[in-house]
Amino acid sequence: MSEVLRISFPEPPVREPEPIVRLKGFSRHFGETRVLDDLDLSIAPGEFVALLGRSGSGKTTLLRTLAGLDEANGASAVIPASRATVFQDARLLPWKRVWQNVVLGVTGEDRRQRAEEALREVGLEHRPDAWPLTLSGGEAQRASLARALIRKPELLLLDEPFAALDALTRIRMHALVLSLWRRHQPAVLLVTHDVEEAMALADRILVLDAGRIAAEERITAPRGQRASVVRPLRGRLLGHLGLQTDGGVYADLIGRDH
Ligand SMILES: Nc1ncnc2c1ncn2[C@@H]1O[C@H](COP(=O)(O)OP(=O)(O)OP(=O)(O)O)[C@@H](O)[C@H]1O
Repeated sequence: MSEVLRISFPEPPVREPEPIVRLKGFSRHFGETRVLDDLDLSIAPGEFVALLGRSGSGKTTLLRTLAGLDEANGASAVIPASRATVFQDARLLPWKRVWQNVVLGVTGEDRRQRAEEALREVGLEHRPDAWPLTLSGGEAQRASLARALIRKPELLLLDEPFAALDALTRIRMHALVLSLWRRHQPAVLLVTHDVEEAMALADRILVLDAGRIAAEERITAPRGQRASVVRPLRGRLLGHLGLQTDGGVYADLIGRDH
């Protein structure tokens, strides 16, 4: 009987994409105060990550490092050069018109046209010539998003960009950020205090505590179908943040007796 020659080819290894952000053993102190302590963080290209943490836990310090505003004096840091930041306050120059703010630092004769395209993407195409002080809070944040997007960043850093907005505007901005993220696919790091916002937007939620990433939650459910995972996840996240809940109410803060 002739022998059957079986040749098996090994499965090609599934390659994880190289992270776009990688901090390893990263520390930052101010005088005696150690704010970030031997922190490890990596973010994949196109990933949407939310960063939660109590007030003073170092979220802004970490984001400023990634934004290049603070020196990355860690053991090893990979941060893409192509990045842009949106802050809680829109930080538009009041003496420049909206479109001029959007193309600040951008060169080329087609600046105005590019600004108009970016403003169209954020739903502000009707106000390119407005002065920033005449914009509502939501409009100012749209302009700030347009200014970030025009740079086509590989990494978009969002430092509580919706915190100062009313609840309805915030929901509209969530939808806008998600549609821009889907279209342009930057990696996003969103710093927020808002557990609901993190759960609605992110693929992965990190909790910063005592200078390190103390907890990590991955959400695989599609954004439109998260209702069933939200309740237990919310409880876990509040637990990571040091808050006990009782049926969704903050038992630790309001007491259990009344
Ligand atoms: N330039 C600085 N000099 C001294 N201490 C600083 C400096 N910047 C930040 N800190 C301290 O580092 C700690 C972390 O601050 P950071 O602003 O990163 O916290 P956070 O998590 O963003 O807080 P919040 O949620 O309240 O904005 C705080 O105790 C803060 O006082």
